[in-house]
Amino acid sequence: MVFNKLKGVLKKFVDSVVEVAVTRELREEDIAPLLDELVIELAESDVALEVAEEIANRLREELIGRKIPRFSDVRSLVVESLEKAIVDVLSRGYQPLDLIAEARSRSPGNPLRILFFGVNGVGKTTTIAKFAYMFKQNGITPVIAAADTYRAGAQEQLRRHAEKLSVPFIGGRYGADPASVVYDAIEYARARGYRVILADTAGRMHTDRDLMEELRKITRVAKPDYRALVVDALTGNDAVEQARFFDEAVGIDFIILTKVDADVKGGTALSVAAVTGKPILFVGTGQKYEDLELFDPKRYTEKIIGELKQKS
Ligand SMILES: Nc1nc2c(ncn2[C@@H]2O[C@H](COP(=O)(O)OP(=O)(O)OP(=O)(O)O)[C@@H](O)[C@H]2O)c(=O)[nH]1
Repeated sequence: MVFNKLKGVLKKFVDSVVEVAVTRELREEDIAPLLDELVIELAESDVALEVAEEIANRLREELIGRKIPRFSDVRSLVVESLEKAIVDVLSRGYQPLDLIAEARSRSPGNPLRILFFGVNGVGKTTTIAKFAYMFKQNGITPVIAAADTYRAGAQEQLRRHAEKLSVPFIGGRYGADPASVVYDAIEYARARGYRVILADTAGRMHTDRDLMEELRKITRVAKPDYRALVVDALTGNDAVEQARFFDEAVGIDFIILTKVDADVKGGTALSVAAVTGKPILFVGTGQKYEDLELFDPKRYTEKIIGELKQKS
């Protein structure tokens, strides 16, 4: 089940605090060991260590020394403190963005350009198709550009999505200059009045120096409005490392976190948001075109601790 590990860790923490709160005061000697344990277990749930420690520190400040008034509920107090800490972590760098409104406001000669970055296998191709679907659902037909010219498979996969979605597709010969593919797509969109370009980029080994150069070149040529990074919720701290790499290479504007529907651990969103300071704006929640949701820190927190609130 989704986020089960993280949910279990947080539930155990709340239950343990309630158990030690018999004196109606949250004493340091009782709470400190629980916080230490919480840090370790959060780390095992894909929460980066520094983020786990930050959450524990926030709880320490909120809880230790706290006297519980006679009729108030310890459980609610702890759950509320947790909620605040998680919302804060997920909100770091967060700014909602209305891509549909932005695309609509564009003049046809000046299409909105979104470049997608990410390591192979994270769900980048599927995500681009989901974006195309989202724009189409809102009456805007985008152009898809496949600039990963060294992988025939990647081009073919995108071409098939473009066909299914009835959107124009611009690809390149095998090994063609990826930047020139994006350039062609921009020219194509300009000439025919399309308002949005969704461009794929190569994602082989994220430690590859040549790749960094290639991505920088594409970015210089395309002058994107947004540089979107796709990361996979199932990869935990690797997702954080990838975000660091791509941010250094090209600068990242926002992040799309995929496969949250299959994420048992649950901590990657917290790590990525807090460590990189880049906003997660979308989450992938399945394999179908409609399985793309706007990310909202409060709603995401609710997914994590909603059940704890019900019990309080
Ligand atoms: N459950 C789930 N699966 C997803 C999601 N996004 C993508 N996938 C699946 O992840 C797998 C990889 O997705 P692709 O879109 O091919 O990934 P890619 O990053 O383009 O990978 P390469 O083509 O290898 O570069 C596919 O089986 C997708 O259906 C998601 O949000 N949830």
